[in-house]
Amino acid sequence: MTGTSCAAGRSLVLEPAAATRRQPPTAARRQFTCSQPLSPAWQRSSRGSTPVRLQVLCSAAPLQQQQQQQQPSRPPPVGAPMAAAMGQPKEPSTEGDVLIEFKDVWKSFGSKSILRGATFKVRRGEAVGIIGSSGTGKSTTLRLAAGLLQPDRGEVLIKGEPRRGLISDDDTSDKLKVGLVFQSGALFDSLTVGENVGFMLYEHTKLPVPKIKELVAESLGKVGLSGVELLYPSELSGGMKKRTALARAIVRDEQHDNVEQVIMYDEPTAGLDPVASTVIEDLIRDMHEKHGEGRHQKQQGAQPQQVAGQQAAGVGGTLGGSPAVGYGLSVTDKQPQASATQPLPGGITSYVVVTHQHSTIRRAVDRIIFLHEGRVVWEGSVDEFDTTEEPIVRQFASGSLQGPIKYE
Ligand SMILES: Nc1ncnc2c1ncn2[C@@H]1O[C@H](COP(=O)(O)OP(=O)(O)OP(=O)(O)O)[C@@H](O)[C@H]1O
Repeated sequence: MTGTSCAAGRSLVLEPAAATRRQPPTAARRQFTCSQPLSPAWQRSSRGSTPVRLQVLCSAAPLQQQQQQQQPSRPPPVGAPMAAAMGQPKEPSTEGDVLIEFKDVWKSFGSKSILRGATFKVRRGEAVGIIGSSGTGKSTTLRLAAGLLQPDRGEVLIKGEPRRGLISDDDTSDKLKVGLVFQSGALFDSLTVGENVGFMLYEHTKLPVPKIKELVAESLGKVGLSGVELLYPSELSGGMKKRTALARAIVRDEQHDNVEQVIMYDEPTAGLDPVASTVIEDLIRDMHEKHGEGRHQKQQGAQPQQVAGQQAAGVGGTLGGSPAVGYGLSVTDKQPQASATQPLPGGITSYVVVTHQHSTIRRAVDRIIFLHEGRVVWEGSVDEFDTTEEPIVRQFASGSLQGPIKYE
């Protein structure tokens, strides 16, 4: 991922003094820094009187219905996109309401054309992987979906409604929250784990500090990191940082508990060893089961039956099932759901993972979207990914130097 802002989610305008006003004591004494450089667009001096504008939190980003901005004219097509020659990728057979839709989305940075007509849908209940060669616009796609960028042309539809602007402090829509977990985690180095995870709650709610701490502990418990609130990011392993970022993305904001959520993970397992990767992959899957598709409540008279992962939802618990050695986390095997249940509102009902890792594709993804030269050139299930004769997919899967994917 290149050129990222510090984090995604609600944007905040933090003046140095204001930034500390509603923080817990330790945060109040510390200057905000970020483990990831801010993009120039958001960067301002944290000294002096200029407000520091940060996109904070890799977290649930509320949709905004802002004034439609004038869009620049369509950029000229650069080169001959592969997709044109390949025809349109087939529509996924998955049923379900469309939560996020890209319709002929174009995005350039300066003279560099990155997305060139990207079109795809993410439906309720889906676990989608976006793959493709480096620099083809995968992270840009996530940032567009999360509202950190605007398309030059085309539409990003959220539950059928166009996203009209960048995320701002105006919280006008409670239809769908789109959370983004950056590759680096984008944790604030100068804040503790607890302060990082609870940052949004400290900044955007009037919840009392003890309540926020309770919610933070709950969230950390869900990712198998109970009791690390007082550590700093520099004291965490790479896998723990990623889990902390995940805890921050899923921390409960009780005011929006019923709002449906899609989480987008940008290379969540990059740089991790195979076992740590498995932990993250299963966690991503388990969060979905437990906080979205698996969220069911018993109807009257139903037989008591545990819903997948439900036992792990308590504060400070591990995720039940067999332990994942050395990582303090275990993941629940999927169980059949009670027949006499009805869905609970809210929760993580879909997720999207950008990844280069085969293990992540196999373990955390059901449907793959293949992006090449800024367009979707192939879509299919993980099984179809293994069997398709599509040359670009076969080259990607095998890592061969021969084929349509060229590196300069
Ligand atoms: N904010 C930005 N300003 C200028 N150029 C950018 C910006 N963000 C991305 N780019 C350009 O867009 C290209 C695509 O970036 P993006 O991160 O979306 O690719 P990617 O497919 O995720 O790549 P990778 O797999 O290597 O992470 C990059 O090569 C970069 O040059």
